[in-house]
Amino acid sequence: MKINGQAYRTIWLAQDGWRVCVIDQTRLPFRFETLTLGSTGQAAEAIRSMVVRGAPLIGATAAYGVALAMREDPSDAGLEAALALLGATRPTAVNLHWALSRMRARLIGLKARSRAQAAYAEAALLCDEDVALCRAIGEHGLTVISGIAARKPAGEPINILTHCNAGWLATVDWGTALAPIYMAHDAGIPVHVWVDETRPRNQGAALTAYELGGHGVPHTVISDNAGGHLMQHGQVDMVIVGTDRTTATGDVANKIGTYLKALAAHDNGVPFYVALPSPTIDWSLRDGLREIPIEERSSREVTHLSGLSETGEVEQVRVVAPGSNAANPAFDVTPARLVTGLITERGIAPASSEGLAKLFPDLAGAA
Ligand SMILES: CSC[C@H]1O[C@H](OP(=O)(O)O)[C@H](O)[C@@H]1O
Repeated sequence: MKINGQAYRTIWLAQDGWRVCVIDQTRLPFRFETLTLGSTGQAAEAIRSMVVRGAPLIGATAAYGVALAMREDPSDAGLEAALALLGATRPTAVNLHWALSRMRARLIGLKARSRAQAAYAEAALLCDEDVALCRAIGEHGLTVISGIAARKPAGEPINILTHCNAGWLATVDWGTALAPIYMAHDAGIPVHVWVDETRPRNQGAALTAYELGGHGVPHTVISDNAGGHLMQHGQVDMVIVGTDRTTATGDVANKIGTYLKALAAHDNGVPFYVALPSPTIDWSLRDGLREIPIEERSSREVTHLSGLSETGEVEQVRVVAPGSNAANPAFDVTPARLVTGLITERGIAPASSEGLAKLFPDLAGAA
């Protein structure tokens, strides 16, 4: 996507051809800064600290983390150590483990001297594929928005609610949940986005709002608790969110608070869609609530907020009573029964094992 007229992906090779550049998303929206990763450890820390985040981008960064490792130590031991280090960074997004498994399969049978070049090529291919998958999600999701537009008076905006950030900043480009919105906007369909601020890290207020503003998409940031009220008053035509791991039966793990939005949507007859590329499907799982690992992050993300001071400095302030404990489960699981449809690169599937197996017989059958 473009930032101030310049096209960016979220991850790219440095001029030296081996270090890896990423946008430091912890600094957005007030500072646009990039980081250059020169080691597996730096790649792992970028994932852990959420310099890079979003399931597909986590996978892409891990893939390049393996490539950096193969420059350092292309032995079997070096490969396994890199996979273990990167695999331990964050537990919920299955794209991380999918990417690491793909890199291992590509490299394990090669001679050590061939591994670095092959790893960089595979990481680059994985990134290019992600762009194509997300573009296709946008095209399929556009049919949903167009269908809603056809049922509304001409010119009236389609009001879409989204949670957290599942835009191009969460992927290599295009995004998942936001890809259909970008395509609808670019096609001249009037869309307006209700942007959940998404406590505690405020990825909606900081990243989704930044993205939509940069693309000229009309949007309004709302508190996480406002969505149900807007749905009750007919101000939401559809909800679309991303996911970090979706089971073979259509249960959806996504940023904390997604489940509550799905409940409100179900109660108000608002269609609730989840946009995802197939690497985000965990074909080995059938019960998301019991089987998907939910990341517990630092309580400091709840007790403190980061923002721009009156003097233009980015500062952190405490927003919780001193001495109070805080809990910070980073994701929740929305059961398939609350999901209207799964928007994938191959089309829109009902949130069910039959629906997913029909779209992905090759993947469902291989599990
Ligand atoms: C396209 S994946 C987006 C997904 O990832 C976010 O989690 P995090 O920012 O913690 O990596 C959030 O759940 C988004 O929906």
